[in-house]
Amino acid sequence: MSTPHIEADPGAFADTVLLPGDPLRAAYIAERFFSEAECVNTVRNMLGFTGRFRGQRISVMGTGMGIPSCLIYATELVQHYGVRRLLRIGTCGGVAEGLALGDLVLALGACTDSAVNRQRFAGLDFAATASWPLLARIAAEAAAQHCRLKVGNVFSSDLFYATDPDATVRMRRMGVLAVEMEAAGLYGLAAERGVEAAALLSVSDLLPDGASMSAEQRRAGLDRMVELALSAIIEP
Ligand SMILES: O=P(O)(O)O[C@H]1O[C@H](CO)[C@@H](O)[C@H]1O
Ligand SMILES: O=c1cc[nH]c(=O)[nH]1
Repeated sequence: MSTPHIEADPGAFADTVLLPGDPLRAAYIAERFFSEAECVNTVRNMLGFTGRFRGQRISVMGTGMGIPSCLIYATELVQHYGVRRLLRIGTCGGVAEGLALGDLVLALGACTDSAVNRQRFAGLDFAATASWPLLARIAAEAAAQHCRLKVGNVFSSDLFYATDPDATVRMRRMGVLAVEMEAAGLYGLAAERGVEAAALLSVSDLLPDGASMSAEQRRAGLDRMVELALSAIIEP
């Protein structure tokens, strides 16, 4: 079986797929955290892997950057491979006061300047929210691990290089914690298809122009987020 963007056998993906933007982060996660890891997709170098974590089957696959790319992969995973749980593990720009590099943000909701959810919802405003069971598991696991986690709104932007100089101030005023580029689209898709989705993010830079992680740190320096995601999704 194959889709336009995934060449993998039926059943090649686990029920739950971790979705980093960077396919090299997917490879790093499979190598570092999975046993019996097998590469299941290489089309366009959007690497996907299935393996086991603490004995339970789990997959990880890159999505590329931005809602359109992410939704191509997420839609095909749900529609053709029967995936039921989509957990984005990404990086974000910290907006809220007090956030530091490496802090973890769990996207309860996602505002956006993208039109994708309006297209799904007859032009109306859709409240793009994470799935409660998945969100609750991650929050509970963070508490059990004494891991600092901020839960709240993020902004999924179409523009990495924002053009509005007031954007950060406005977002801060509205309680937005951080900016990234996929969660709102993922949440809209999950709602429409009746599957679970959440986005767990590591702060990789501080907006508007504070400190930032290197590309290498963004590939491999996010272990705390990955460990939290993995331990939250496996069954006890
Ligand atoms: O680190 P990832 O998961 O790619 O996430 C963030 O990084 C990319 C921008 O550099 C966008 O995809 C954004 O959402
Ligand atoms: O989308 C993103 C991701 C990380 N940092 C940002 O500023 N934006």
